[in-house]
Amino acid sequence: MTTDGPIKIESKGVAQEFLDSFDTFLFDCDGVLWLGTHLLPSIRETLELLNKLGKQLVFVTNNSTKSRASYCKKFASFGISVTEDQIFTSGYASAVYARDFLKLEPGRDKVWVFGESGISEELGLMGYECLGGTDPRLDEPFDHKSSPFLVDGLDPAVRCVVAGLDTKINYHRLAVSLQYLQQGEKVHFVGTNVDSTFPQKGFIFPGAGSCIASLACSSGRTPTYCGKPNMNMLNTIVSAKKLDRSRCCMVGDRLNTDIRFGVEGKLGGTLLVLTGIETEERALEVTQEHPRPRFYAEKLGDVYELTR
Ligand SMILES: C[C@H](OP(=O)(O)O)C(=O)O
Ligand SMILES: [Mg+2]
Repeated sequence: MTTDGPIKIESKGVAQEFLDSFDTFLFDCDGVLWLGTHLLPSIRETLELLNKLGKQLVFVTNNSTKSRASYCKKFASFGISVTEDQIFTSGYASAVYARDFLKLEPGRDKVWVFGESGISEELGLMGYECLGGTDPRLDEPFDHKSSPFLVDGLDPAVRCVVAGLDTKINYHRLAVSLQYLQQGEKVHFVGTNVDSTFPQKGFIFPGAGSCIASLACSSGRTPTYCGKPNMNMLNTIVSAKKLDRSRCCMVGDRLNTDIRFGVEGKLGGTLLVLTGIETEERALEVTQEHPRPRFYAEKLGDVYELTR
């Protein structure tokens, strides 16, 4: 098959060629497998087919709200059995960055979290004490004269702010996170992911990137983003799973994270599905803004439905 544009998977032949081209599939989650708690069509059947064909499955989500262990439970709630070592989240990637690149010392260095339990849990598993995050005192209306995070002064052991999607975002969380970011370069600024939006069934909501942008604007600082398309995240996955990049396919719903991740990571191929953020027009447009996918499909389940 010769074409220089993205190939749409809409026939048995192309679906079979797609399956035969790769040994490992890296799946984005939101917008590909599910929208919130809504499993997308034929996902269970597609993953079962790939398992039956002996393919290696890896799940790579920029959603930092849940830990890898919590994602195993989410998969199980859909009747899909996945082990923790198959899952990589932007919260986990941020914790790896804090440990291996920032070389923060557990027991000495603490982390202020702007985000949900998925970040604090992964950092906690590496031995880091986390402040902020889901602490219910942050749900209180903000008053700088009474905030427990300010009246006793900032914690001098905090060496990093990790910021991600926080669906309980409020002025209290933004104000205290900013105090830590105003401490200068001795407090690193890490963002889990750049996704500006977050797909739900029938809606598109603000994503982590939009939340983090507020802290970047008020602090005048630019975070290091650890999720897709950061190549450290892909390199961690490739070495952990001993992957042959040429036989890997990244499956995603967002061009500037998932498809860029696969193209810049020199994977064998990429598949964009149209069940999340992107449209067919965007998949086909030639622009400097984002790479084009090698394959695209209305939904991931088409790979199963066309070849059963
Ligand atoms: C949308 C993204 O999750 P992913 O699509 O990478 O699973 C996110 O939750 O910000
Ligand atoms: Mg997605």
